[in-house]
Amino acid sequence: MGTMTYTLVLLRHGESEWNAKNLFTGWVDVALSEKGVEEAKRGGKLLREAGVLPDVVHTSLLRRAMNTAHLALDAADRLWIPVKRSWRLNERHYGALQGKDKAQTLAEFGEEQFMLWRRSYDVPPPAIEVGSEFSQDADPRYADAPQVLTECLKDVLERALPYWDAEIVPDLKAGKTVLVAAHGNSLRAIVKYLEGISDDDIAGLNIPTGIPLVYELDEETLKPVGPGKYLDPDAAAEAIKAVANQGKK
Ligand SMILES: O=C(O)[C@@H](CO)OP(=O)(O)O
Repeated sequence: MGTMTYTLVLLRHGESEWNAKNLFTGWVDVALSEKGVEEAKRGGKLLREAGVLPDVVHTSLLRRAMNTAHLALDAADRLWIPVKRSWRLNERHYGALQGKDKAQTLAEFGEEQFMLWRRSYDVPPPAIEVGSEFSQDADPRYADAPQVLTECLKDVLERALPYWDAEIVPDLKAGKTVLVAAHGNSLRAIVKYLEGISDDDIAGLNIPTGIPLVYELDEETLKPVGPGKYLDPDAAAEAIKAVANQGKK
């Protein structure tokens, strides 16, 4: 009884050009850096070596996640699996902070406000101005989505959950190994939901780029039977510290 589990793999995209420059990114569609490309390939190699072979991949509409999925699956020799994409897996929209330097923002607004914007559950940054350089209001890829001008993590969870229920759960229940290739904050929302992390404690959770995080989910509850496991735990621990301290250098 209860011994059957489903396998879910969460993968944050490799380092992006704007991660490298320390800029708030959100829905701005920046490319992977060279290092990010290597991280994505290595993520796929880790999957192959661990024998964790995805049957289907769900990604966002942002090239850093789509390309990470592609590179990782190529390295794992699983490039042929079906791909499903949705804006609901996008990074958290960072509102008026999109395109801003993290260190400058910290210096200008102070650490408390900076950390509220980055990691609180329910405080969104100010809305981005429609028509401004880093706004997506006219982007055709979001024609079928409601207009989004800023989001807190709670907003991300609320728009990701319908996708989880409608698209990811059926794949899990069909016995497929599911890869979700997404973003720091959209994956934080999913991990909060799966692990039942409190609104306060989620502030302390950071996800490293390019290292697969593997969960075994109970077949009845679809909740994890144990903690998620990074396929390279040492590299993950180092990278988590770096994400937590971003802007503070
Ligand atoms: O800029 C962003 O979109 C995110 C992820 O890179 O940053 P943070 O970790 O500060 O939420």
